Amino acid sequence: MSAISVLGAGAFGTALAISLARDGRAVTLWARDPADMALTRQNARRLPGFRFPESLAVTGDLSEAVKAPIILLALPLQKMAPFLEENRAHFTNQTLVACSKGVEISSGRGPAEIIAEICPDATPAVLSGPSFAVDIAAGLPTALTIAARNPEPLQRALTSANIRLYRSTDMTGVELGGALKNIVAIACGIAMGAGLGESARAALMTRGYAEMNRFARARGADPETLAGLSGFGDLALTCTSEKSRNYAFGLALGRGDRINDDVTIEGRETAKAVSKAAKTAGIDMPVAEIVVAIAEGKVTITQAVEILLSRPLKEE
Ligand SMILES: NC(=O)C1=CN([C@@H]2O[C@H](COP(=O)(O)OP(=O)(O)OC[C@H]3O[C@@H](n4cnc5c(N)ncnc54)[C@H](O)[C@@H]3O)[C@@H](O)[C@H]2O)C=CC1
Ligand SMILES: O=C(CO)COP(=O)(O)O
Repeated sequence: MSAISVLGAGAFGTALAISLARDGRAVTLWARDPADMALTRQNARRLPGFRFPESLAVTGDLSEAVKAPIILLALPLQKMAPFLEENRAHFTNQTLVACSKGVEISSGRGPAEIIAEICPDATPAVLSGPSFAVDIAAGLPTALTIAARNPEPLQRALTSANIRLYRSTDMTGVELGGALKNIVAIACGIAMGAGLGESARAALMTRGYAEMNRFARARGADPETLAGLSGFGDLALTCTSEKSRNYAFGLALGRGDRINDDVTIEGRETAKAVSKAAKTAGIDMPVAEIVVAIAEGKVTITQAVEILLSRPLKEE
């Protein structure tokens, strides 16, 4: 039995499994369709070019994978609740570590709340921060935050040779930092794609960060958490790198290019979820609202700039 299992063999789940197993730990990676990976010992579809270490086992048998006491959930956020509901019987007293970055459209829930509601006997935790899957798989140094009610044992269990973990007890702040930065990354991509310039991007990052804080604080997060890796750190990474799928999606929107629908772009759904929840709670979220309006084709980029610049003047 492995001490750690990763459920979801996308780019991120695979990269985490590789990094943890490289230290010699027994890790199980569960995938819906494991045959090719088990044979070739790499994930040719989502993370090509990185060979699996020997101590990484691949399985399609969920009942085997859930025997591990620590389980990393690396599915797209909108898929997490249906997956847990369908397999509820498998999740008893394990620690379930959410690695997904998003807010659920149908309910406004983040991953820790989804886990707590669907699997009440499991212990929820959240892993988030600036890290591209390819960087982790390549063995490059990264620093992330692990949040849980009692994060110290997890911090020790999940630190690897190239993943340095900081701990926090603020699960809401850590999960919202990772979810909300994706919306701002899309906005920055749009600005750069449309040729609005780097000054506009800096303005969007800063005002986007202010609205991330407003939303997270209203949900009980500590603003200091947002200033950490899962917040400021991830914002800095994904608003400036074309390796970010959210930023690249924004770039394509800004340039008027075709959108690739086979790619996971968490910020698109999260922007909808957050705009809806913010309206209900009376929280001002102009960047999230404009991202939704542009992505749905309801306003042009010229109109979006006019809307943002003509807002009432206010104190910073
Ligand atoms: N790729 C990255 O660099 C990073 C990704 N993340 C987060 O990790 C999460 C997953 O992203 P990626 O791995 O990059 O996505 P991905 O698009 O590479 O893979 C998603 C995987 O989920 C699987 N999947 C989808 N629905 C499923 C279901 N119902 N049951 C079982 N498996 C299912 C797909 O088969 C696919 O393998 C996202 O929330 C993302 O924000 C976080 C940090 C870095
Ligand atoms: O969250 C990430 C890096 O920390 C990955 O960003 P994308 O989902 O935009 O590729």
